[in-house]
Amino acid sequence: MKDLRVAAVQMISGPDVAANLATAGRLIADAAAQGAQLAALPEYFPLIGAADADRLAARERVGAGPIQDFLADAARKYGIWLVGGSIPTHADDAHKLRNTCLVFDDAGRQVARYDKIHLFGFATGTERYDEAATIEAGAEPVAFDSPWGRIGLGICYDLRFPELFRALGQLDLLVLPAAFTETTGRAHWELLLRARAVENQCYVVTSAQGGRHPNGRVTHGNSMVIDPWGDILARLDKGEGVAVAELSAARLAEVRSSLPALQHRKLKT
Ligand SMILES: O=C(O)CCC(=O)C(=O)O
Repeated sequence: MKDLRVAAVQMISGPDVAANLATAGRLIADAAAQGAQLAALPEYFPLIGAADADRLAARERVGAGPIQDFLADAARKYGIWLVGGSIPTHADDAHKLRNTCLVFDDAGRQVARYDKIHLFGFATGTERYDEAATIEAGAEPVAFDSPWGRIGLGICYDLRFPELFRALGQLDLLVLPAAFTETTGRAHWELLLRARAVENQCYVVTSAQGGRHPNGRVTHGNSMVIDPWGDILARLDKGEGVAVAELSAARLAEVRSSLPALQHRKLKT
């Protein structure tokens, strides 16, 4: 790995795609002004609307579309690698969407695509989420090479499934766009993020939605940058903003050599 300055972008997206893209653009500019070489946007950054139909209407085909143009242009304009949160893309099932994370390099070229594999389901007396009703699950774990090292991708609920990240082999950085609920986030978010960093001995950057959205949903925020020892290097609470931190190659090497747990694995499934 090489040293890398990263930015986790936090938003409170609403139903207006143009307004959300304008906010994302402003925050990416802020990240670049703070020297970030890679920035990550939150899950659903272009749109958190009132109805599922809104997301279906905003679907794009991977390779072309106004949200993808925005991401490619911003990456080029600021000379920054962009993990583009997630956007709604077309699925095999015409009535569903894929929740897709696209990554653009600093020349605006798409270099990776990950479709969220684990679909969130949660029901209590007061809250209900059933992503499988409208989202088609992806099937492929995804990691890609960057000038700074190997980067793995996951989206939100994927955080709960450690085998997804183990399937990616040795990662230097895991980037996880999210829109975690306030209820489950308060209980599990930091615990799970730090566990993924420690058990995979890699950096974790998570870019989340954080606040009360116009549709009434409340997301947990707490975008973070975490080091391979589990220490939190940068963190936001609620609200829009950018958390910037420096990822040190020397620190990563130190953690892996002092505690070579990945080399001590016995059950390699
Ligand atoms: O895993 C959780 O508790 C929250 C997941 C979530 O909100 C999502 O995947 O959108």
